[in-house]
Amino acid sequence: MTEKEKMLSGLMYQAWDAELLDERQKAKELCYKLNHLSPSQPQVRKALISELLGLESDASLESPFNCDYGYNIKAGKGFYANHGCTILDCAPIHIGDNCLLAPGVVISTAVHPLDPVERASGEEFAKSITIGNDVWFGANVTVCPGVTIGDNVVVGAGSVVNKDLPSNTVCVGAPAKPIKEIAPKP
Ligand SMILES: CC(=O)SCCNC(=O)CCNC(=O)[C@H](O)C(C)(C)COP(=O)(O)OP(=O)(O)OC[C@H]1O[C@@H](n2cnc3c(N)ncnc32)[C@H](O)[C@@H]1OP(=O)(O)O
Repeated sequence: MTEKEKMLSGLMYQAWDAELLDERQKAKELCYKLNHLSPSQPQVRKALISELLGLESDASLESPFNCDYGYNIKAGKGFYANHGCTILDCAPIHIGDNCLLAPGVVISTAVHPLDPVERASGEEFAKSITIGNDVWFGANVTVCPGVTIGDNVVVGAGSVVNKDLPSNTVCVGAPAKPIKEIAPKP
């Protein structure tokens, strides 16, 4: 098994592996180009976003936007990320349709070992994240590895999502918890 295959399978892998370093370098080059584009170049932006995500996409990513690989961000229609979002996509991140990220949102699949010797060795692993349709993250929300968020969920500004969140809810806090229900989409 290659280090990439281990990473995508949720197994411990070596992050400084040459193939992974090369792929991160390519994603960083694309993010750099995206982050230095003039707002008057929407067609170039659209092409760069599709190249970064590895598929034809209608996603809008405001600058600065940063991610590790790009191809693991599997966003549905109408995905919008406001300024300053970071997505550490070492494992797949499934995002439904019509999801909005406010400025400063961090979504991270990456996990480092708690043991300091193991951590310093470069070994790490990643847990996939699933986000439903019609989800809105307020400013500076952090989504931790491995969580599943249902459909039609609003997460309040500054919240930390470290456990699954149910559909049709407003959730706030660190850790984020449901505080009220929202009517399901008709
Ligand atoms: C693409 C873009 O998104 S750009 C726009 C960026 N905008 C933002 O980031 C704004 C995000 N909005 C919020 O965080 C809002 O507070 C919302 C959406 C969660 C408010 O939801 P509402 O259902 O209107 O909640 P409401 O204001 O009635 O508050 C309900 C309770 O939750 C608390 N609360 C609301 N937001 C938060 C929060 N972010 N963190 C902690 N507690 C919160 C309130 O203090 C209140 O508590 P109380 O009952 O003890 O007084």
